[in-house]
Amino acid sequence: MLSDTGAAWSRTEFEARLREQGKAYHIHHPFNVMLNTGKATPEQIRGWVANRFAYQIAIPVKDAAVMSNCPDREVRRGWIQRMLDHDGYEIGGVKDEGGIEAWIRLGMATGLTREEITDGRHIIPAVQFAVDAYINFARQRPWQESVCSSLTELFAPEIHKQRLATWPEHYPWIEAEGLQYFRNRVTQARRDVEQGLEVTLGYFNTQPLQLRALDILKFKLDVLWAMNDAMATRYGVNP
Ligand SMILES: O=C(O)c1cc(C(=O)O)c2c(n1)C(=O)C(=O)c1cc(C(=O)O)[nH]c1-2
Repeated sequence: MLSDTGAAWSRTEFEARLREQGKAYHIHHPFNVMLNTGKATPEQIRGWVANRFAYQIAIPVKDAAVMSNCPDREVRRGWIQRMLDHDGYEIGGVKDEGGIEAWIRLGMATGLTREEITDGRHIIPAVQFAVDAYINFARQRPWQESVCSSLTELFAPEIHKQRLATWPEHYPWIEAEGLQYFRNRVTQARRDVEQGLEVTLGYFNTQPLQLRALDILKFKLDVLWAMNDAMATRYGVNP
């Protein structure tokens, strides 16, 4: 049971309050429901992938902003993994192409060319505005708030698993290797969440701060929701 007495919530209760916000996750947006129930046309899927590219390339820029505001070496040591996950790396002969490249491959598996993904020609202005709001938040706010804003990832493994479960059946025309991005993210997101929760549950330790954390998570949920609103307006939502 969640109580509301004005005192700080326990870590367990605070985490439950954060998780409760998942009801506003974009997994429930009509545009996403359409994508994951097999009702989207190839054009709508391509539109989504091409627009989400704006988010994909923003994530490591956002993470660099978090690091630039963070004086704690231990936190930075953990956080840098996120940039490697998305940008890829080649260290000591070990190479990983990274999530941005995996996303481009997803786009190519849906029939887009590399060029039309990376030059951003399909990106809707309102999607870019929403993405920029997230980057600007991370540039301007204390790093602990930015860490909290990443916690929409609490709900991300479910949406990736949903795609992996439904896309091959509904969209057999998408080459299967294209879905590798989603496979990678299921584990990466779980690890990110562990780190993000550790910081958030520790730092937001009075009720006013905990309420602030809920507001921050709401802001980030809104970023994702607004992106979907913009795509629904541009590409339509089929009944
Ligand atoms: O496909 C999705 O619905 C989705 C959502 C989110 C999210 O909840 O912010 C992320 C991702 N994917 C993702 O792949 C990812 O790497 C990621 C990083 C972050 C972040 O805020 O740092 N969110 C997300």
